[in-house]
Amino acid sequence: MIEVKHLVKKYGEHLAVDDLSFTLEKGQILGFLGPNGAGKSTTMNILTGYISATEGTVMINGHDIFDEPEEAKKCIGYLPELPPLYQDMTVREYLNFVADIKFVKKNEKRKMIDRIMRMTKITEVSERLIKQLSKGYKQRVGLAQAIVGFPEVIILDEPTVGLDPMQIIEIRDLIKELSKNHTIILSSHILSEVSAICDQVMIINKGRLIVSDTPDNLSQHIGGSKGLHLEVKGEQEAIKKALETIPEITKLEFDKNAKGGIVKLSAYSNEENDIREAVFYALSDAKCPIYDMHSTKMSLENIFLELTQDSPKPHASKNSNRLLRKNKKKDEDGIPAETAEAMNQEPEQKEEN
Ligand SMILES: Nc1ncnc2c1ncn2[C@@H]1O[C@H](COP(=O)(O)OP(=O)(O)OP(=O)(O)O)[C@@H](O)[C@H]1O
Repeated sequence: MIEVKHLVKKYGEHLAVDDLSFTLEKGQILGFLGPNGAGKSTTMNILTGYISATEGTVMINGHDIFDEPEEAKKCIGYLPELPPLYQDMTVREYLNFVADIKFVKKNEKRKMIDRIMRMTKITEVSERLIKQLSKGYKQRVGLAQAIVGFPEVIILDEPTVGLDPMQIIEIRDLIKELSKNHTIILSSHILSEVSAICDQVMIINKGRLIVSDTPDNLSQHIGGSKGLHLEVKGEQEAIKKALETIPEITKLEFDKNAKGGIVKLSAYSNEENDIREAVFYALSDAKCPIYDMHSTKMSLENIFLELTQDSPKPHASKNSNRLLRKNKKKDEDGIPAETAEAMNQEPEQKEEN
């Protein structure tokens, strides 16, 4: 559906996108993640034909965006970082205008626009001027224009910026719904957002691909060790003694705040070892019943820090995360922790009319 090969973009001498390659199948949601200035918007602008590339190819649904821009663009709906809204039009007038430039058939137009307004929950403001809308509503109108014509590929640059938490959930649900029939690429600073809705995550830094994998695989592989959270009834000493008989356990961490005779702890092992059965039998022999046992994963936030603070030299292809860990080298241009923290902030809340 989308095939990007060796994409390079230079602004003068500045290399904004550096040899980026990836493919995306139909119906997938790809999360594009990276700190400020990583090259996300530049890549999206190239994918949508807004700007040219210095080198490389982009195929959208079999059409080369540079050689057959019209055909390729017909397959794309785009919500840029700053949606191009006509402030003096009403919402309905604007969506009508968008439908016209996307050559939506006249007899399908009204029904399609009504449906998209319901999907994006803007029906109640359909007759209002765009300039009078709050930021949250404007963002939803921007999303609505991207969906007009129901293109095969929908590209969304920071789609939940400016929305309140309730609207964020609604838009995420809508994006998931859209992925049943569309291929979606979205960029975000919000790590939790990406892990919640994307099938595939691509982390880029300084224009280069750092890693590309599923959110689950990223957590499991990059962590290097597996954690097991346990809640066990009994004395801490007895539990500790029982678990220390399991050679695969590399570390035990007890939660000091546990109360009521229930001990909470995390047991770590190497990635390849599944210790659940051994834990079950050891605690059963010690007559310490398990109340809860579940795997814990490294958060996407930690993964992001791990990968972008220490920029690895070679850019990685899918599933090459461990190689990256081995090749890690301290880079003085690494992303400061505060930047990554800031990336995990939910967007500002905006009150609707
Ligand atoms: N028109 C331009 N002329 C010169 N440099 C540019 C231009 N647009 C972007 N850049 C530079 O290219 C790099 C990538 O920018 P880009 O906007 O693609 O990053 P981004 O990942 O989308 O960042 P953000 O999350 O802050 O939007 C940055 O260093 C930026 O300053």
